[in-house]
Amino acid sequence: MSSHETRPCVPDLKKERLKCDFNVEELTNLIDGGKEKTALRRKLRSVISSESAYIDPIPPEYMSHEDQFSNELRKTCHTAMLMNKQNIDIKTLQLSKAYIGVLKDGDPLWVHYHVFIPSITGQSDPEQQKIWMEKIRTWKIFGTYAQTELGHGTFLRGLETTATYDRETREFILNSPTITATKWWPGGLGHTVNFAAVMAQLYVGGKCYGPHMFMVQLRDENTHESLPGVTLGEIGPRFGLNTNGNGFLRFDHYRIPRRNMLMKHAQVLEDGTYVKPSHSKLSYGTMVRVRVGIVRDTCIQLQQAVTIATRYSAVRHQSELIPGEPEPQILDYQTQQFKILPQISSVFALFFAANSVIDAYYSVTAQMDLGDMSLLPELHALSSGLKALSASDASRGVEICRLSCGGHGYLASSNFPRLYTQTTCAITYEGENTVLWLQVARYIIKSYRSAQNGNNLKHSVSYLSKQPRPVRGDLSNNGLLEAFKAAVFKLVSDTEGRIQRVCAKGQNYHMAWNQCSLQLLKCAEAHTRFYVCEQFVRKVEMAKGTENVKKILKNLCRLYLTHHVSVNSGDFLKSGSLSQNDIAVLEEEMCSLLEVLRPQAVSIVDAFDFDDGQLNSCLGCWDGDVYQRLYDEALKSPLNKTDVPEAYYKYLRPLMQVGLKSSL
Ligand SMILES: CCCCCCC/C=C/C(=O)SCCNC(=O)CCNC(=O)[C@H](O)C(C)(C)COP(=O)(O)OP(=O)(O)OC[C@H]1O[C@@H](n2cnc3c(N)ncnc32)[C@H](O)[C@@H]1OP(=O)(O)O
Ligand SMILES: Cc1cc2nc3c(=O)[nH]c(=O)nc-3n(C[C@H](O)[C@H](O)[C@H](O)COP(=O)(O)OP(=O)(O)OC[C@H]3O[C@@H](n4cnc5c(N)ncnc54)[C@H](O)[C@@H]3O)c2cc1C
Repeated sequence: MSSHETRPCVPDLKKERLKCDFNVEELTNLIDGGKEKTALRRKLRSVISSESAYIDPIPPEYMSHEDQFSNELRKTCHTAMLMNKQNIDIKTLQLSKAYIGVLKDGDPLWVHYHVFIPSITGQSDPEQQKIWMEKIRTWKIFGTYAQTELGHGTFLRGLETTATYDRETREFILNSPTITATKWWPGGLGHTVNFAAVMAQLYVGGKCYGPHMFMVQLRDENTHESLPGVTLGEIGPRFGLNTNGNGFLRFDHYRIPRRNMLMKHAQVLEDGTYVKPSHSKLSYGTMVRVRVGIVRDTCIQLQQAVTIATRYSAVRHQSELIPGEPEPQILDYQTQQFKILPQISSVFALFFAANSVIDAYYSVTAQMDLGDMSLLPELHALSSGLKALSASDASRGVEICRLSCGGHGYLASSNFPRLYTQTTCAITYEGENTVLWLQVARYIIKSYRSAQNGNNLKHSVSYLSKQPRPVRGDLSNNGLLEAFKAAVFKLVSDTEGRIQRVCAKGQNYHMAWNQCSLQLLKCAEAHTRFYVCEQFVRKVEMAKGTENVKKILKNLCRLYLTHHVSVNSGDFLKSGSLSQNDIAVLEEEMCSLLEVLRPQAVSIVDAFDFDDGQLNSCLGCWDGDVYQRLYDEALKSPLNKTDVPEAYYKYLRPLMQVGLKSSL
């Protein structure tokens, strides 16, 4: 039973928590990765919670753009000081979930910690690392990752910023030849960082060697003024993440030393000799790493959204389920359960997928450090697919959770607007989703063809070697995984067939690819969905713990499988892997799972273990006192400071005094 039960809450939530038939703490430990990690997270959280510096002077939505930025910069710098004082590694804090809720709408140093530093550690040689990491550790250097340009985001090979080697002075000259070459978007670039890892086209002796990364000082280390030859600024308000300090940057023949090229993989020697990397895409390594991290981040964002939606659905009463009876909790409506419970199952699916891709990342990079690049294409496809799937599932999930809260979900004080803008941007950054799906498709089609030519395939695509033959009527988890394989196989073989047919009609391959790209997207998503389902099934099979926690996991896993079969039923029917009757049976099972899981819903989201400060939502508080909170929050509006606002005297009263001359 939940250890939280004794804390006061409204009767509806108390009733829900009393229904709990599993050990909430055990589930919390599982999500944290063990008891010790839960303890560490809570310890960090208690350090954070007791800091008055994290209290916003007024709700940030009422602050100006400039004040919002300044307020968050104040908090993020305070964190660095605090962690330093407490001797805690800041990464430990950020990876532990304890930090959630401190920064409200972005973090001017997020890209520094999570993109810039990994670029230095992953792309520079040991000597460079030693110099730069020392300055990073002592807070002399704060940096960003400056890749995207006004005219070029997705297509890296099309970047316009140039880094031309001057053999005489042994320097690179960085230049932004056109307006479209302006770096645009890098987080913290506006006014926070003083350095950047800049992606630019390398030119040596008149020859272009493609995009490479350079360490570039942008601002004076003492005055913070931008250096001559560098033009910097902020790109203005955004859909969300308004305190990230996203900026622009232009170079005017700006010189940097030769050794400021990040030289772990490729080098330019003093005499201008170019030493190529052992794999042409190693300079894209930071993106692979960040994509892997996004799976976990979006999973946590969905956890927050579904916690709010579930608690609110237990507190909110509406309409009549049975005529004449009291208004039921909206969570009792099957349609409401269908909005919320699949999102809870999605959290667990993304959680297990995130863990598996993180493991894959570390094992593949360890092999790459030994010189074996053979697994990089598979890792690129896996990380691209999971980034795209997690970002789109979580964004859709957050929006469904918002809609499930009716009108109140539209209030800023529900925290859904921020959760949504923080999640949906992951569809765009680190590789726009469509573009990444097409990268996955490229890998799948290549693998399929390779198998047709009798070659062995890598583990994650090995099922594309030969037509899977699922056992008819086997609707067990393993049976459904076989059906998934068969459905993906059919999609892939049909798509490849179509590409070949278009080519046979005389179309060139690239145009044929474009003409089949809707189908290619389906292949990529179906393949990645299969991977997520398989991980879910295997991780639940292996899960240790009490029977009741295992039962929750099994039911959530089953809900995930049946839901995704139902959503994609056409693919299963077309491949013949499931019959219409199978689909009907599975859809009925999905409905009964909603009923089975409904009584445990509040306790499952309690296990995500967010405190009220983290959820920052009137609708999602532990005690469920939503109406009082909504009312109190509304009173904070500056418009409520006076009964009659200034604007009345300026605009409305003069209008009322003139009166309407024409008839309506
Ligand atoms: C508080 C919250 C804060 C939020 C902060 C957010 C921070 C965000 C930061 C950013 O967004 S940084 C900028 C990120 N930008 C991107 O991700 C750009 C996306 N574009 C690309 O990655 C590439 O341009 C491309 C789309 C992958 C295409 O690259 P390219 O044109 O060079 O390759 P192709 O010709 O398509 O393929 C060639 C070959 O290379 C393989 N490949 C591509 N990428 C990789 C990789 N990363 N690793 C390994 N291999 C890669 C590709 O699969 C092809 O292989 P083959 O099929 O030829 O074998
Ligand atoms: C919040 C946020 C933070 C960011 N932070 C950083 C940062 O720190 N550093 C940095 O360098 N960048 C950053 N970016 C930029 C980000 O990486 C790019 O926006 C992203 O890579 C997409 O590129 P784009 O904007 O040029 O989109 P585009 O590539 O122009 O995409 C526009 C449309 O074209 C489609 N499209 C493009 N190419 C193809 C194709 N080959 N096939 C089919 N369709 C295609 C896309 O699917 C999309 O629908 C950030 C962006 C955001 C939103």
